[in-house]
Amino acid sequence: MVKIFNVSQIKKIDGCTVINQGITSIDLMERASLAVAEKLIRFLDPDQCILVFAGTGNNGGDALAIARILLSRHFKLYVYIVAPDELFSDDCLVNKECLERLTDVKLIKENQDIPHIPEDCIVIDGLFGSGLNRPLEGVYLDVVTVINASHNKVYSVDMPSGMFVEDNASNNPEGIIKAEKVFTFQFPKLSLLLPDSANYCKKMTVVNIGLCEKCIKEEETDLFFIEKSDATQLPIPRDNFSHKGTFGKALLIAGSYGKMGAAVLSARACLRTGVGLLTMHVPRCGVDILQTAVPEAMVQADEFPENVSSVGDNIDQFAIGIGPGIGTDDKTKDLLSDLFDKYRKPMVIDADALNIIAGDESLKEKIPSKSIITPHPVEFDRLMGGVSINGYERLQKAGEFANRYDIYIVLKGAYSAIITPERKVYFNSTGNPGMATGGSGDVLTGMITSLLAQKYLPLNAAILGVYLHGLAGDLAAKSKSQQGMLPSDMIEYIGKAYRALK
Ligand SMILES: NC(=O)C1=CN([C@@H]2O[C@H](COP(=O)(O)OP(=O)(O)OC[C@H]3O[C@@H](n4cnc5c(N)ncnc54)[C@H](OP(=O)(O)O)[C@@H]3O)[C@@H](O)[C@H]2O)[C@H](O)CC1
Ligand SMILES: [K+]
Repeated sequence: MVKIFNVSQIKKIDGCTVINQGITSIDLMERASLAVAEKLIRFLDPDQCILVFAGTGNNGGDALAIARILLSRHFKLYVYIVAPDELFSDDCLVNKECLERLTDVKLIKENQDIPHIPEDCIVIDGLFGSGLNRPLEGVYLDVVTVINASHNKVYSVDMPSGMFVEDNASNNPEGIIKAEKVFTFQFPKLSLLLPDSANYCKKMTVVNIGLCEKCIKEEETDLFFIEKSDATQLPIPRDNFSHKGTFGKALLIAGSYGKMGAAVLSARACLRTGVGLLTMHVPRCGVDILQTAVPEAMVQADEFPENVSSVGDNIDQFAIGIGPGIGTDDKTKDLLSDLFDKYRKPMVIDADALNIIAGDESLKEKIPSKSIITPHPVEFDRLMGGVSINGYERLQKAGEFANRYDIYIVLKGAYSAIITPERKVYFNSTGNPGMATGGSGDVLTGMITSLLAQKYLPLNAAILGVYLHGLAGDLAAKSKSQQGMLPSDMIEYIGKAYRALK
C-alpha cells in the first residue's frame, strides 16, 4: 500500500531522507526535478514553445531545475518567476542562479509583468506546491487566471498551484491551476484523490523520488492508496479438491418491475467473480427474466409480482447482497427491516436499500456489524441527511459513520474510497470514466457479495472487489472505448482482470 501523508509528515520524511541518505536538500530537489523532467521529455515536443512559471519556494526551485534540464535537452523555454517581494528559499535561489547562467529568467512582480500566453504552448506550473498555506491573491491569482484562460495544457509540479494538499473548503476555486497532469512526488496527495479535484487535475502521476523507505515505514497514517501488488496478494488460491460448496452460497435480493436489468447484472457479476452457488430473490415478474438471462443462478420468487417484500428462512447459509433495482416500495422497506432483524452477518447493501435506510434512522442502528455499504456521493449525502460541502468533508463524515455503525463504506468515485470502522481509508487506483454509467454499481454489488460468500474478510472483499471492478472496467475500455463500453462488458472482463492479478 502506498501511504498518503499530510504536509508536516512529508516535510518530516524529507528531512529524515536528507539525514539518512547523507545528501543535501538541493540534491533531493535535483533528484525530484530530474524524475519529473524525464517524464516530460518522453512526451513533450522539442519544437513546441514551453512556458515555465516558478514561485519563490521549493516548488519554484523544482520548476527552475526542470527548466534547466529541459534546456540541456534543447527544448525551447521561456521562464518566469512570480516574485512580488523577491524572497527566495535557499534551494530556489541556487536553481535560479544556475538557470540565469543559461537563459533569460524574467521576474513577475506585478500584474503588468505578466506575459501574454500564446495558444499552442505548454505551461509548466511550479508556483506553489505543498507549502501553500492560504488562498492565492494579488499577482499570484492574476497569473493563475491568465494561465487558466490560455487553455493551454498545463503540467503541474507536485500540486496544481493554489490547491491545498488536504482540505480546499476555504479555497478560492478561481485561484487554482487547471492542470492536464500533475506530477506529484512519491505519495498521492489526498485532495488529488477527491472528486473536487476534477477541474484541477485531469491525471495524477506519482513520481518516485527515492525518499527514505525506513522513514516512510515508521510514519503512521490512516490513508492508503491501493496498488496492483496489494490486490495481487488477495485472491484465495483454489484447491484441487474443491467443489461448488467450497466457494460459498450467495443470495442477491434485487430487482423490481422495470428494473430487472440491475438484478441480471449483479447476478452475472456475482457468478463471474467465482461464487459456488447463487440464488436470486426477485419479484415474481422477474423470475422468467432471471432464468433466461442467467441460467447458472437459482431463482427464488417473492410473493409479490412487482417488488420484493419478504425473504424466506434459512438465510444464514448465504452471504447476502441487497439493493440493485429494488425500488423503495413500503413492502421492500419492511423486507429490509426484517432482514436486519434476522440476519446478523456482514452483508452488502447498495442503491435503493441505501435510499430506504436514508429515510429511516432506526434502520441505521440495525445494519449488521461489518457490513459493506456501497454508496455513490449522492446516495451517501442522502444517508447523511445533507449535502457535504466537499469531498474532504464527505470523507470525514464517512469515517464517523463507519465508526459509529461498525461498517465498511465503499464511497464510489474516480478513486473509490473504502472506509473502515477504524476510520482507515483505502483509495482504489483502477477504473475509468467509461464506468460512470447505470449498472456499474450493480456489477460491484454482485462482485463483493460473491467474495463475501467465498469467505473473504469484509475489508478484503471490498478492496479486491473494487480493484477488480475497476480493472475489468479498464480492460473493457481498452477494447470497446470508454464511450462504447457497457457494464455487461465489464462483467465479461472480470475473468481477465483476475488473470491480470496473477
Ligand atoms: N518530498 C517532497 O515532496 C519534496 C518536495 N519538494 C518541493 O517542495 C515543495 C514545497 O516547498 P515549500 O518551499 O515548502 O513550499 P512552496 O514552494 O509550495 O511555497 C513556498 C512558500 O510560499 C508561501 N506561501 C504559501 N501560500 C502562499 C500564498 N497563497 N501566497 C503567497 N505565498 C504563499 C509560504 O511561505 P510563507 O512564509 O509566506 O508562509 C511557502 O513556504 C513541494 O511541493 C515540492 O515541489 C522538494 O523539492 C523535494 C522534496
Ligand atoms: K505546482
